[in-house]
Amino acid sequence: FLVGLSGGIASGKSTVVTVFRELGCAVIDADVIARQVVQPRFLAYQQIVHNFGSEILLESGEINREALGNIIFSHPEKRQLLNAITHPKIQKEMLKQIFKYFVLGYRYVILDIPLLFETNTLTKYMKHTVLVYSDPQTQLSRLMKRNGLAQAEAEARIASQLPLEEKCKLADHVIDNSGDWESTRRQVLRLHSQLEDSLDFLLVRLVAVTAVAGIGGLVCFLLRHFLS
Ligand SMILES: Nc1ncnc2c1ncn2[C@@H]1O[C@H](COP(=O)(O)OP(=O)(O)OP(=O)(O)O)[C@@H](O)[C@H]1O
Repeated sequence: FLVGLSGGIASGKSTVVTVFRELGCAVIDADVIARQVVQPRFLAYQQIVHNFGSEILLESGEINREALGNIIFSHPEKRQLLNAITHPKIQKEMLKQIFKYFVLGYRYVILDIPLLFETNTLTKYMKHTVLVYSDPQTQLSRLMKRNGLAQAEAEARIASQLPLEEKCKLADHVIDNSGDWESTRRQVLRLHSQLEDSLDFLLVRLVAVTAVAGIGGLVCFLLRHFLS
């Protein structure tokens, strides 16, 4: 099943994802895929250059994400156009990766999606949603330190997002990352064992395992029959 994970700027998503990865969990990072699909060898790249012009390119030929970000920030119709180009490709790649993990037998797959709770079209596909929270003061000081920002600038970045308190109300699970690393790690371990032990889709899983075993048995039987 799918587990959607999100948070706010500098709330600790990467920190939490690192722990999940150490535990051997399957994690798909929507941000990484969004960057991959606009690489020069992909169709989305050509469509973006065709629609936005070559002035959004860096000298290396790659897309200047900051320049593109500035354009769509002030032109909502261009944001829609960019989303129409990139979203289907991002979703297709995510589906491919989900399928891969499904075949490999992972019980659940974490989708790390920055705007999960803002774009609530995605939450309906998630069996569980997780919010990585940190209290406002901790979030502000960690953001200022990590990005070397002045207080006003950091506050403006936090204010441009849906408040973490609001997202908490929308999430099934909240990991409070306001404390030290160890406290966060303990919460991730607890959530992981809860998800591993869950009986979600038990029937579907049993049917899938039985079907795979049945097909395997049939193939063995046929091979033995024809080779003997
Ligand atoms: N429990 C913690 N104790 C101390 N520092 C922490 C803790 N969790 C995260 N940090 C630090 O806070 C900063 C933000 O954390 P992190 O990068 O994990 O957040 P994020 O939600 O992934 O951020 P963004 O989405 O903005 O990239 C980092 O510099 C990280 O080292």
